[in-house]
Amino acid sequence: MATKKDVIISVRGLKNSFGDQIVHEDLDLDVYRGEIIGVVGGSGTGKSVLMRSIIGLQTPDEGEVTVFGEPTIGREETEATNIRKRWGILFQGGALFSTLTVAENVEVPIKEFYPDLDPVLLDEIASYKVVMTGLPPDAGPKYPAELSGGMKKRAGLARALALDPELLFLDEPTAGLDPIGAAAFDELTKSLQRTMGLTVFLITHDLDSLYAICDRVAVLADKKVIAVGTIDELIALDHPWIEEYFKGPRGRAAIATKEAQGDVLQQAGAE
Ligand SMILES: Nc1ncnc2c1ncn2[C@@H]1O[C@H](COP(=O)(O)OP(=O)(O)OP(=O)(O)O)[C@@H](O)[C@H]1O
Repeated sequence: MATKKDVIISVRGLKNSFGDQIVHEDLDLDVYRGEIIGVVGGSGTGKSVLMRSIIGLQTPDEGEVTVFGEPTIGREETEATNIRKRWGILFQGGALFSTLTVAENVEVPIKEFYPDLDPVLLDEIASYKVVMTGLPPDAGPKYPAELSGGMKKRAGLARALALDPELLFLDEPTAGLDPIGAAAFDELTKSLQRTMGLTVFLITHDLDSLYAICDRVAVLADKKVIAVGTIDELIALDHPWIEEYFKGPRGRAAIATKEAQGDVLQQAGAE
């Protein structure tokens, strides 16, 4: 018997516009606890605006958004703080503070929510988060400018995980990484989801990520989420954009990569 899924993010009737430009209209989306949901759509379809609406950084014209069952729009600061504590965000490009070290960046959200925390404990938590994201321990005292692109993403992820969130927002985390770096970041995301029981809202253009780690994919087009499901379910829908996206040359390459990875795993299991 199918169990009822626990909805962690619910968006209903969302409308966002900038001047005459309507970005979203009547957009609905549910995200379930524990899943990695990929959010895809052409450039400018409003993926980042959707994320900003969910986390309360963008006040929509219309609609309702709840996270953990609590509305996020128009909340008092103290109420919003209690919700914000429970999620972590990796913005596009990492958005690290360039004048702070990696460890100090990780400490920013901890200090914001727990200003009286013992500095020794603060340092310990930051060091732990740095190592947890696969960075070497000596990355903590480094400044963002001293890091590679992949390391910056990991540092941004360490900061997003600073408060042990239940929900993680990732806005194009593998953009700008080479395929090996991107695959390693995907693996890290998946393993964190498993070990921490995270729910992950992943905006991406990276088809390899969708195939490798997403449980479901939501497709933004025509100002709405036009479909949401597993990749196989989406392909079966026979929608021209979805068809082109998943069955075009990049989609076929992503399938080939996934099959090759499956072969390697099978061989490893047989040995
Ligand atoms: N603060 C803003 N003021 C005016 N227009 C905005 C603002 N933020 C976003 N937009 C517009 O809203 C639309 C959707 O932007 P958004 O960044 O969400 O797209 P996206 O799907 O994330 O795109 P991409 O894949 O290129 O990152 C774009 O046309 C953008 O120019």
